[in-house]
Amino acid sequence: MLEVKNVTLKYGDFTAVDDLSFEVEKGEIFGLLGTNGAGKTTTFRTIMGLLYPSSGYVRYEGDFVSYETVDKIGYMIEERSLLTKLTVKDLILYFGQLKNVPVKTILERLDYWLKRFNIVDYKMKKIKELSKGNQQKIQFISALINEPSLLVLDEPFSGLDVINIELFVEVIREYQQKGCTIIFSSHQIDHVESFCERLVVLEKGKSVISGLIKDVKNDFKKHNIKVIADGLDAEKVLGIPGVFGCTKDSKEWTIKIESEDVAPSVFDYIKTLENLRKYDVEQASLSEIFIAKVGKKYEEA
Ligand SMILES: Nc1ncnc2c1ncn2[C@@H]1O[C@H](COP(=O)(O)OP(=O)(O)OP(=O)(O)O)[C@@H](O)[C@H]1O
Repeated sequence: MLEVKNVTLKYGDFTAVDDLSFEVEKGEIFGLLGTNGAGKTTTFRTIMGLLYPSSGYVRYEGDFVSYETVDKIGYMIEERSLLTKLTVKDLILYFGQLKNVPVKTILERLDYWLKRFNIVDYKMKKIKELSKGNQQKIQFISALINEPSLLVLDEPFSGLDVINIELFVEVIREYQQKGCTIIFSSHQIDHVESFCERLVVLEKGKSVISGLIKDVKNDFKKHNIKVIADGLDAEKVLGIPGVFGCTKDSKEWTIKIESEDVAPSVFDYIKTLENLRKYDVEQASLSEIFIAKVGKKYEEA
């Protein structure tokens, strides 16, 4: 288990992470979300033992992070910090040996991952010659080279096309099934929603939403009604008490309501429309909850 307990991290007088606590169970994929500058990378660096909290602590499997625990961790950082003049092979050898993996094992694992990520031909290429997406694959391989039991992934999908996102997702799921503890950040809330059971949302270093995604969604009262029908009059819908939005996206209307209790009065109007093909009351998406709570367009951050 990874335990982050009352962690406060300061850069000089500036508090980047403020009294943050959460736990990630073995075999869990946990999401860390936040707008730009919210403190995600700082939290990850603290988990890795690269930064020391001014108060609080981080423990992994009961131990404070040390050189020994670092051997068990795979870390994929957001910035392109790869040593760009090295070849892929030399870079992975460097990272693998830092984590005390024998050379023969590193090379075997490297061949496996290059094949898996469809980049066998890049083994002797310099990092700087690779595209952004392929550099991301090398970052991922460097995180996996020690077969970690804790994976810390800062924006793992950034710069990847959908096919490669799927490839990464497959590998992350495999690691989860092997019992690996995984924490990751993403600006794409959809990834977090489909991947994680629990999350923390940071805003200016503080946790503003935390817990099971299912509970976060259940606690959020606002709902959406999806309607496909002819002749819907948005003005009329907006006149129904408890309705605060009514927009059309190609054929489908989205009616935003303050709570599920408003749905029957909306339906009283909708059932009078011609050619009604769809009427669904849905929970708000995690992205909508984020925007409502943090007050910013998260996915544009
Ligand atoms: N070395 C540093 N010295 C001073 N301030 C820093 C340093 N690193 C980060 N910060 C500040 O700490 C805050 C948190 O930064 P951090 O990189 O952790 O955010 P983030 O959530 O990862 O952001 P992003 O999504 O943009 O990557 C920001 O306000 C940032 O400017």
